Amino acid sequence: MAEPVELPSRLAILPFRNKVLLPGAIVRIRCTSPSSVKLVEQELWQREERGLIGVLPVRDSEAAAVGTLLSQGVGGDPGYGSSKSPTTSSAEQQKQDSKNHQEPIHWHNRGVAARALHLSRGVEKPSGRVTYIVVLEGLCRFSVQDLSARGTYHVARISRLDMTKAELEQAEQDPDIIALSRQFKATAMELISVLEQKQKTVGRTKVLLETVPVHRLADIFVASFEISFEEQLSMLDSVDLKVRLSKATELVDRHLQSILVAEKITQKVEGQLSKSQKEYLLRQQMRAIKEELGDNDDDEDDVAALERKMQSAGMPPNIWKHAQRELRRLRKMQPQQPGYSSSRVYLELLADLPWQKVSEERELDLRAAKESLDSDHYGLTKVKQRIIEYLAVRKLKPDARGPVLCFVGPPGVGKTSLASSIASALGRKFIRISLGGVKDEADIRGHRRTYIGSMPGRLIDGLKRVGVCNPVMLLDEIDKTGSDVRGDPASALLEVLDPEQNKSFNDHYLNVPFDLSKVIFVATANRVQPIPPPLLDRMEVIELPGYTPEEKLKISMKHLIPRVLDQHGLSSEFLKIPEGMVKLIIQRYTREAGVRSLERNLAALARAAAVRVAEQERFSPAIQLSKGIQPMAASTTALLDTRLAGAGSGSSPSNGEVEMEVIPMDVSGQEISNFDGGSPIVVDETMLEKVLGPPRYDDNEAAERVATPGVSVGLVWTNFGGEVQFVEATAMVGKGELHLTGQLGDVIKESAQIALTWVRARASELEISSTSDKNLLENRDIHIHFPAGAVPKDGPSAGVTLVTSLVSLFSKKKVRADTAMTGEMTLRGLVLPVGGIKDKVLAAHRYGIKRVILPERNLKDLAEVPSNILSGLEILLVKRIEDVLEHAFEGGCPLRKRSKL
Ligand SMILES: Nc1ncnc2c1ncn2[C@@H]1O[C@H](COP(=O)(O)OP(=O)(O)OP(=O)(O)O)[C@@H](O)[C@H]1O
Repeated sequence: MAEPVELPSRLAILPFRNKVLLPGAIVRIRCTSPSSVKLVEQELWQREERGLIGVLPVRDSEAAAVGTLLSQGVGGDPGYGSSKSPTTSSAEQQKQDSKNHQEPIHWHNRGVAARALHLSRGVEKPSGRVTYIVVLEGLCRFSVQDLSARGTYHVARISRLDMTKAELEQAEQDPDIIALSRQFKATAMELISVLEQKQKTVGRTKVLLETVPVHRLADIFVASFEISFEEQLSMLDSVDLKVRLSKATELVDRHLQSILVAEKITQKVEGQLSKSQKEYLLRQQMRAIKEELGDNDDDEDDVAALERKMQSAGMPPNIWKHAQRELRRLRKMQPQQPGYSSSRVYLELLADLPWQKVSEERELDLRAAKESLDSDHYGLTKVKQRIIEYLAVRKLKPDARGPVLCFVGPPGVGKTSLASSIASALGRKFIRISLGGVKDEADIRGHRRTYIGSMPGRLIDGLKRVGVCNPVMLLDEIDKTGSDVRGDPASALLEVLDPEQNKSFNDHYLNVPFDLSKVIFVATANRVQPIPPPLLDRMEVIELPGYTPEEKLKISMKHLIPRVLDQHGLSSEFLKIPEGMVKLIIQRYTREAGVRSLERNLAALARAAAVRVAEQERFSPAIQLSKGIQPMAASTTALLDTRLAGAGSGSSPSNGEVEMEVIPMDVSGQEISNFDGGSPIVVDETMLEKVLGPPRYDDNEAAERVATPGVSVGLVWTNFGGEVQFVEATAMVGKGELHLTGQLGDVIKESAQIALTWVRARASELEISSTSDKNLLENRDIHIHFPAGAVPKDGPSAGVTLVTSLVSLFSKKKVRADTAMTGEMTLRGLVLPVGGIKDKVLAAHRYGIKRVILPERNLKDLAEVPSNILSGLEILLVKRIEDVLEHAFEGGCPLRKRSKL
């Protein structure tokens, strides 16, 4: 940095319009105006040794507040402004001045002496004008004594303002100046470090701070700031070192603060920008990948569509809030993010659930409802009556909290179809929720969303599927729920069926309450016993016992056959199933309480006929016209039989049909044919056997089963209704233990133990021929087996049957094949009443049993058994086990009378 320079007493003046050159600052200017060009030419360019010039700020009135950059960049032509000086003598110049600047120019009385560091002359224009580029360095302040013109530019008489070297050295000892210098340097240092973080090029400035005297530094720093002209002037006027230092410190500090604030704002803006830019970039990339994959669906649109769907779902306000929160979360996620799809599936569920949507309940017409129930279901008078009562109450008080109807009965007796009839009578939608085998509470209530693969429970899922919040919901097989470590589904069902609680049913997955109070619940069960008492308490049990063969026949003729024909695209003009054949199906092919298996057999016949009709249609389109043809007379059946036999044995049929005949095969691979394309197929015994196979049941079964001693015939109640149960007992070498096999529950095992104890206790009364047989009774293991497949059996009603089979085993007497029995027994031989009498009697009837032994106290239950069934049976009512034995054996009780002993 230059040492304090010697100043001449006069300096040519270059005016700086609204700008200040401070000592230490370097500025590059372009001189274009004639006056400044002249000045440069004469004072700098033509001199061998480049001299000094004075730079003097001038201002025009309105530019007082405008700040200008002095230290960087190329300045304008300040000399141009000087040419407008009122002191200029040139007429042309005056003209120009008056044209461009009407106002007077204010010369500042202090300026800075400057030296040219670099000079360059521009190319001369055709008009003869030249320009100069000058790089000037400010050296020291001066004050103007007076100003006079030298040709086109001004010259000033000046006096130096800055201190000399000696003065400076002295001033530097001043404690105030030392303190001020320190403060200035500290602020400047701070500024440099801030700048350093932004740009790495401030290293040189740091060096300046260490090498340049502080009075120069003050000017250099301030010259580099963008400050107003006024502030620049006041800095120029700060001749006193203390004033200059404190002013410079203030300006540096202000600059530092403004940088810091700007930095903060920039950081904030940058942060936002970079985040949104990042997101934008990622989205662009995603879109590109999707396009590449041909997967163009736009997730953003998807989410918007989802929101629209949610808006129209009619959620209650609190749930809508919850949904919106979840939606906001989804919006912040990327589709690839874990949790995105589960959150989406959840929101889809919220949008799909029928929060408000109801199926419009039509005005209930009880007569029409009764007619529809009658037309859909044969018999079941009491049940239908109860349903009508139920509907009548609903009609009078639609929001009445009526009981939950629970239809209990064996499979295939019409429980499900009755429930769906209720729905159609009310004009509501119907949904069936199967509860069979549900052991986990989560099946009813759903899993919490924290579990992987969590789902809503069956009820919420059902409501989503049905799409209305007021359906008739059938809780099917409510007796088949069980509890284990995973909770108790029955307790969840309690909440569902309780009108007080189901207003805000809480599904764990859904996690917000759902109002189930508009749902009409109907339940079905095969048995009442397994239903937990609290649950049973909330339901009204309506029993549907099994059907008699006559009822089954009527159901078949009126309902099943028309339905089955319709399901197979047939009508009575193509297939006829006479009553006699239906009876045979009931007797020989089914032994159920309901009509499901009967329906299946009828469907098998319809299938076989459908194949035949379809084939005929192929070969003879005229078949459509055959609908008016009279049904085949019964007398023609024999003829058809012959044809069938002929087709089966491979011989040619007599009517020459052989060329176009396609012989359909039924399920068992049997051929059928008695259809000539003109008359309906009439089912006969042959067709029955060909389609359904040989008869599955016959009336001789009981006789065959009880052909050896040790077998008795019992009547039991299973999930499939009443059943005839053969109990087999045998003895073998052992330690007197009891073995039981078959699908048995605990109660039946206890009954067997009681029966054996009773028989052993009366060993001496038994009519046993030899002592070895007596030993048999005492020392041998006894094995009792309950055949009949996988049908689970429980309950105490096998007591008398067990005793009978054991007595038969030890007395070697066979029981009567035409007699079946039921009843619980005490250890002392009393016979106690049992349940399900109607079903059991019906089962006996199905099996062709002629005599039924029942506990005396079950007499009243016989009132439920249809009279036509009762009239064909001999009912024997007993009080004690001895009475059972009396009736069960051919030649009377095998026990010796006590009196005989
Ligand atoms: N009384 C009846 N009148 C007319 N059709 C009947 C009657 N009873 C049962 N059905 C018919 O028998 C078939 C079986 O009935 P459904 O499915 O309702 O039995 P379910 O008792 O519900 O059996 P599950 O306990 O196995 O569910 C249905 O096609 C039904 O229409």
